[in-house]
Amino acid sequence: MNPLVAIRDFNQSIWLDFIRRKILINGELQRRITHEALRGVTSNPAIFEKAIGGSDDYDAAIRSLALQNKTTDEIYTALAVADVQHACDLFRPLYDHPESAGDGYVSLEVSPKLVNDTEGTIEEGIRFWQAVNRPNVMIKVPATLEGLPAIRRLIAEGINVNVTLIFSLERYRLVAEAFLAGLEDRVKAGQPIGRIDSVASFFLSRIDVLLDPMLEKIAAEGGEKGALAQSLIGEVALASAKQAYQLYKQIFSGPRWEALQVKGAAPQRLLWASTGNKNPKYDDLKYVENLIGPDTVNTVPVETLDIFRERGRAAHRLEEGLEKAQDVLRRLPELGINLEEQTSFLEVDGAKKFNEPFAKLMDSLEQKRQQALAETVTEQTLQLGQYQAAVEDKIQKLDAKNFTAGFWDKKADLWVQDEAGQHSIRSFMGWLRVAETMVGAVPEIEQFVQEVKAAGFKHVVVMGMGGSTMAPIVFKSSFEKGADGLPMSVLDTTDPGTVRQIEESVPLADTLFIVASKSGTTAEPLAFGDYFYDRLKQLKGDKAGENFVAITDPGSQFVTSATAQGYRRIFLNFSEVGGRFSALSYFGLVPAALYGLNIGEMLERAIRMMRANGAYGPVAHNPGLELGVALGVLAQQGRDKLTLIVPDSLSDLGLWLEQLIAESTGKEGKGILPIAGEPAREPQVYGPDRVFVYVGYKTDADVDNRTKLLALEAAGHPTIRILMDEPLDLGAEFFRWEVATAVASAVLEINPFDQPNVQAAKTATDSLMKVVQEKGSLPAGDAPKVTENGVAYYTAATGQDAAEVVHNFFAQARPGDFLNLQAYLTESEALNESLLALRTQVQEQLHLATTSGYGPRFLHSTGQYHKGGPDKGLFVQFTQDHAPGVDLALPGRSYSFGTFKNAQAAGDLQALHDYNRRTLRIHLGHDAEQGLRTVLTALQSAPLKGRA
Ligand SMILES: O=C(CO)[C@@H](O)[C@H](O)[C@H](O)[C@H](O)COP(=O)(O)O
Ligand SMILES: O=C[C@H](O)COP(=O)(O)O
Repeated sequence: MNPLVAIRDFNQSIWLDFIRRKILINGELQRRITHEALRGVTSNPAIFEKAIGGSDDYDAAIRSLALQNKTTDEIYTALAVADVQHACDLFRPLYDHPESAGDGYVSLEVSPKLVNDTEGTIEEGIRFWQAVNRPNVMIKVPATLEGLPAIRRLIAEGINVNVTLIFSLERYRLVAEAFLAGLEDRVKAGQPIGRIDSVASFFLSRIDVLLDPMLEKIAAEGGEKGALAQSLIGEVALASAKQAYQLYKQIFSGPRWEALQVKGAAPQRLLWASTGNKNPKYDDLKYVENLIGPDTVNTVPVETLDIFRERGRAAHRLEEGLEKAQDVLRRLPELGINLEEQTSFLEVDGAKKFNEPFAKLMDSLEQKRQQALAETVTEQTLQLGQYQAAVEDKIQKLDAKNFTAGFWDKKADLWVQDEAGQHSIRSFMGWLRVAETMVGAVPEIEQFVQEVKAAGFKHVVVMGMGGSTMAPIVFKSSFEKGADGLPMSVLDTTDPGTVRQIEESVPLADTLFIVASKSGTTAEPLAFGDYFYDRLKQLKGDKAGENFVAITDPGSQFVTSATAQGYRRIFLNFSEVGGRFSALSYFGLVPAALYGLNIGEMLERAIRMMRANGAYGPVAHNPGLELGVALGVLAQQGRDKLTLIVPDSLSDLGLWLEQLIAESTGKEGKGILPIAGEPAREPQVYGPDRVFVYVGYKTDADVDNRTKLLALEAAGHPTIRILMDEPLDLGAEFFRWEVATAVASAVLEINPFDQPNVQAAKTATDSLMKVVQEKGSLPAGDAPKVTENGVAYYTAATGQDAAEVVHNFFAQARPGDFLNLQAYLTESEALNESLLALRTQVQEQLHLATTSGYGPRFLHSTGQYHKGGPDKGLFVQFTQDHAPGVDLALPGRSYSFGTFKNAQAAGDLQALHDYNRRTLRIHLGHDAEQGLRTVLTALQSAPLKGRA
């Protein structure tokens, strides 16, 4: 049997004298609890110095805390408390187990600076107890004379105490007395004393380290004293421990103790500390094997624990050789050694041994703090040309009403004047501080990632719509997968071809499916979840839930269903963080961490940006505010097409920005239209409705794009440049753009956090799905205007053939309009190329801005702007047939993914008609790629002519 497990037969508990974030996250501590019968953890200032000062594990958290204006002391406390809480949670099942009385504890020591300060110790002890907020934490207090009253007081307060730095029997007696008196104080005050646990930490190896050289010196002098000294070398520590144990038995018996015991008190157990051997002449297990005895604890360093596991022998040895032990202590004075004096020295030295590393740790934290504050954020350069004056004028007006402070203060009248709108604004501004909140969740997420990998998962599929999956899409295409990360796919379409592709490309049984839905009611993610859950049920039966994770808001009905289906984990997000503002919450960070990204670092950069956008100072000094005002004013001046130019490596950033900006600003007939995916061109193909934003990297020359940008600037177009150092800076960009979007919305006087017109498409889709459920299929729609080469054209525009219909449709285009291609198709490279060719034709010939999106993804993104924004859109919707071998049935429902998608397309078309938008639906038949080529030919048959 593993000796660590065998030791339990002798009723001794082994605790670990070590803590570090890494072992909490990588599963090592959990493994030791589960397989090595580990029953507690002790920490001390030296241990934290090693953990925090001696590794870079905590650096991202330190910088984040520094950026939150925390002092060095606060940073230390935050880090230590977080680790202790995490460890407490790992021990909680043990602590709660009825047979584990006294165990499952994690100790946190008060500052070593308080070693001679009774009141300071009490105050900090209570503060730590409250901060950790776990019943299984023990507050460590030194057994100095000043510490004794603090011990009594903390016990009387009902706080578990680990009394540290005990070296002598006399002091041990006083420690036990303080404990008993504390319990008695509670009894007098009529308070319960059950489950208040305490240990008295007797330090051992240090006694021999101090006394052995003295004894060796005397031994070297020879004679009778020399012989006696020789016989005492290496014996004093063990003798002290054995005597202490006899004292313990006396103290915790007899009438005084029994009176407390009947009221539920548990004895203050002796804990052997400083049990790592320091003398190479001794066996490494000297302070472990010799001290095994009932109702004791031994806290051992990692190395000693591992040696004991390999070759330790568990036996009750604590009460062997008691006479010899007495003799050792009795005869020391004969050698002129006063043990009382020596242990007093050890106490002072012990305090020093904690103070020095603590001071070193504080110095290194201070340095890291200063460094963090000195670092700056990615700059933005605004070249606004003729619009500069209007933007400055607006900035002045906003400064006059103290906009910066009001923004952080959620003064909703800065946006809208109606009460309901103001209420919605106030309740959706949680994103402003979510990065700070998430810093505390990083260890939890990282531990989850380790768990997932340890369970053998090989792939992750994130499933959801809009804001719930946009950030993972950006991560996947903007970052290389992290070295330790898992490959990731994102499913955000009901297109059966795409669902099938994903299903066929992943190892199903070893794939973790994340169903991400803030509301928990969105039809698409629920369908994805049902579909893959059914697949996994076929493979794993009742264990299917192991492969599923939910990210949703507290209280959503999805929490109930995910719980019932046995989901592996449910991450509860924050109701005050809206979907498109959720990149830096669990929605973005859980997938990012699984993909192997450094989420701590990403948050730190976000927090740095948050500071740069702080609540003080003029708008012009605040990058997000300044950007937002510029975008809002430009839109009001007709420059309402925010055209994004990015290097290939950032191509999907456009999807995220599209959703954020279009869904936030596109309402009440106003809005900023983000244009993503249009390759940069020469100035003459653009109308005067553009503002160009370049987001790239300092080190990527990206010559073609940047040269074009210069030409656009020279031609009088407003331009904005943001040059990042590396992809992790996206953490900061998320925040910058969220602020800018909220501020632009204030300039436009709209509520950025609602999406009133998205519902129109949903409602129309729902009615169509009702028909499907009642009649088995979608209602037959209108007849096409023309059908040519298997492609059918539906529109109000007239024409005898495809070319004429298409040309007449585009003849409705006015300057300042935009084209939107809506592809309810299975995404492919070939389709992307044809869609781009179509956009390019329209842009070149009509100088229109062009956008394109796959359906139903864009319904949760630009769909809001299409219906709620200005009536400037020409909408071309592409649909296709779903061959029986491609379409997929939805388990437990009477319809397939294909029918659902068709209903979404038809529903949105209906909504666009209801808003009197100009539409052309083109049904491409079975072969979408071929069908789209036919459309291109029709388009190219003659030059397009719009209205003047
Ligand atoms: O918590 C405790 C005792 O309660 C321990 O962490 C205790 O501080 C350590 O065992 C000692 O500081 C280690 O001492 P040493 O091995 O460096 O002599
Ligand atoms: O942008 C959000 C999408 O509409 C999805 O919403 P959800 O996260 O509530 O499912």
